[in-house]
Amino acid sequence: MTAALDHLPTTDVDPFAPEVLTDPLAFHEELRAAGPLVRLTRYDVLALGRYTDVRAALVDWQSFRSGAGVGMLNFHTETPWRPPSLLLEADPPHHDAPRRVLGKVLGPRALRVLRERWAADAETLVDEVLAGGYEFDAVPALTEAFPLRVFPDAVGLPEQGRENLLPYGDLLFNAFGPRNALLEEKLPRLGELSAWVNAQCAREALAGEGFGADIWAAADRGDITAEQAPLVVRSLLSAGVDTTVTGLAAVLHAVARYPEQWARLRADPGLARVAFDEAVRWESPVQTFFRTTATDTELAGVRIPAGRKVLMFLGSANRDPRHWGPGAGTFDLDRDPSGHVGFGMGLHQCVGQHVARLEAEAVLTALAARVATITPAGPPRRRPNNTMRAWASMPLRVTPA
Ligand code: HEM
Ligand SMILES: CCOc1cccc(C(=O)O)c1
Repeated sequence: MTAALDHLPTTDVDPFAPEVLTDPLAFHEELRAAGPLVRLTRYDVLALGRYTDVRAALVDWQSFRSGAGVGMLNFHTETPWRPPSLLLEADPPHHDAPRRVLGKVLGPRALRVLRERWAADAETLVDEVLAGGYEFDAVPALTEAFPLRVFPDAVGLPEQGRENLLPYGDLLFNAFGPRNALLEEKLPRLGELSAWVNAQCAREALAGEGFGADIWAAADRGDITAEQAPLVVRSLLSAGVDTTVTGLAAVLHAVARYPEQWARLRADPGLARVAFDEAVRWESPVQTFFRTTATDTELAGVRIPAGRKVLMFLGSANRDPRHWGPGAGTFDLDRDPSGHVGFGMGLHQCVGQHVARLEAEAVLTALAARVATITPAGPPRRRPNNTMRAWASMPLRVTPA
């Protein structure tokens, strides 16, 4: 029997309220307990909090589409604030060529070249940080410094203006949410940040080598058009920095909170990659994304009419005890985190996940060789964002190996 929307459980909690963004765990438990599909009365959107249902929506791109935007804004009825992404905010067939091109540019072969370079860059940075003392704020010192040191170079950006990347990402990830105070307070910089980012996507702005040049070379081959090339570069600048900054902070927060896991990782640095994926599951740097129903569709026994916005709580799914068991809320290197939805799942699954893993592996390996213990040196502070579970500050104390 298919239930209709008016019989759905509801909640009037605002998941985009700063206090809920800062600590969403209680809300996630309430959401999962209320049912597979819950109506958020404050925004009249439908919420998925359980692993099974979030995964089902992610892999069913035909029913749950991205082309109307993956934020609260419905591109079919409201004007996007920037030209839609050719990957994130596109469905097949339009999604296909840009995705194929970026998949190759960011693929394992391309990254083999970067592995040694980034490993050396991470060792240099960690040595610099430790030379300054064994107590530091890991957010500016490591989690922001490393991606900003390696990724813009890999894209082929000029040195000038790179300080725009984090505020642009912060604005963009806030813009997937409602037009609340968090977004309003960032809007004044929209014009200048967008102009800078768009200017970096032009062929002549980019170095002769790098991800940007590779994207323009794909256009020269006709794999994508010359009109598409700058938007594909824009995808890198949009998703490639704020995410890894937050992902690195997640894994450092995890190993500082669970010192026995850090000891495990030091004893076996080969655990670095699984440690990062377990941290992405545990913290879910990207907490939510929307979909829009394309037709009248059914999910979890509920009939959802066409045109409805469905909000997938990736962070809740990644801690759902129905899937992960009673220890879902702990960071545990014995767990196999594969199948987590921290990078999404299915057609739109993160095309940059290998880049993110490589950055994290470089930093964790450099730290494991140099640092015996990592412990909190004070309370960490969250940076509220409508989509990202980000950190403003993470004071750490380390002891040398
Ligand atoms: C810890 C780091 C990262 C996390 C947690 C993350 C998370 C995600 C998630 C959840 C999605 C799926 C979006 C959806 O289903 O609507 C996604 C897609 C995407 N990510 Fe990542 N990401 C990370 C790093 C990166 C990096 C480093 C890049 C670029 C170098 C990147 C580029 C993209 C792009 C372009 C898409 C859209 C793919 C498509 O729609 O086909 N991401 N990411
Ligand atoms: C991390 C999710 O992926 C994203 C996020 C923001 C922008 C884009 C893009 O394709 O412009 C992709």
